[in-house]
Amino acid sequence: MELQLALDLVNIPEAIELVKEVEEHIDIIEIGTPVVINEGLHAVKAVKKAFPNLKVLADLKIMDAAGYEVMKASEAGADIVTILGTAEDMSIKGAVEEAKKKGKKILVDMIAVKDLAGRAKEVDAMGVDYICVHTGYDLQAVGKNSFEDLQTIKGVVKNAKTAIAGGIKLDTLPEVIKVQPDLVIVGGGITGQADKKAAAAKMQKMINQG
Ligand SMILES: O=C([C@H](O)CO)[C@H](O)[C@H](O)COP(=O)(O)O
Repeated sequence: MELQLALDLVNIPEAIELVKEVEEHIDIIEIGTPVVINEGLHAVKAVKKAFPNLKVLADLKIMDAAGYEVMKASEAGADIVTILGTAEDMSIKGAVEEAKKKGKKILVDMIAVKDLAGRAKEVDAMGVDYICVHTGYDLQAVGKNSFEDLQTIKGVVKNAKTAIAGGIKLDTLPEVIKVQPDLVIVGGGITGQADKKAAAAKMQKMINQG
């Protein structure tokens, strides 16, 4: 199981300072969608340059023009690029094809997918690398989470790695770990804590103990 730190509400210098605090406790740095919107792919480039030994995920949440967007994120240094599960099959296949050419990985974000089991089976067959259940900020605000959704995809996904994102905190991490995803994505559960290093270290320890 790996731990991904999601950076959403920071600029490039703040992102770099934040990762310096926790780098030994995380596996993947996510350049979140709001950061990409504010800073562009320069954020991916700057963070990869600052932390060449950590994997960087560009959370582009691609919906169209997938091959082109995966190409640009890859050129900026992303190791993993996200596409939405609600995108057309042609787009997801295009993303996978481009990622393979560049030696990169594709994570499918299943946010807002209605037939989760059915769509997870379909995208799994398209050769994607990760399938991620995700409760975004807007549904977290009304008390939703993705714990049951994780069990659903664990039951049907045969090839891809499974991942979970959305409001995971130290107190809810044990529930996530029980279901054994391959990747746990945490934003505010680390970045919103006074002692970010301690929070990341505790999460890493819990994940390693499995
Ligand atoms: O993907 C995310 C969200 O849609 C904003 O871009 C977050 O990175 C993801 O939800 C993880 O962050 P937390 O919910 O704060 O753990």
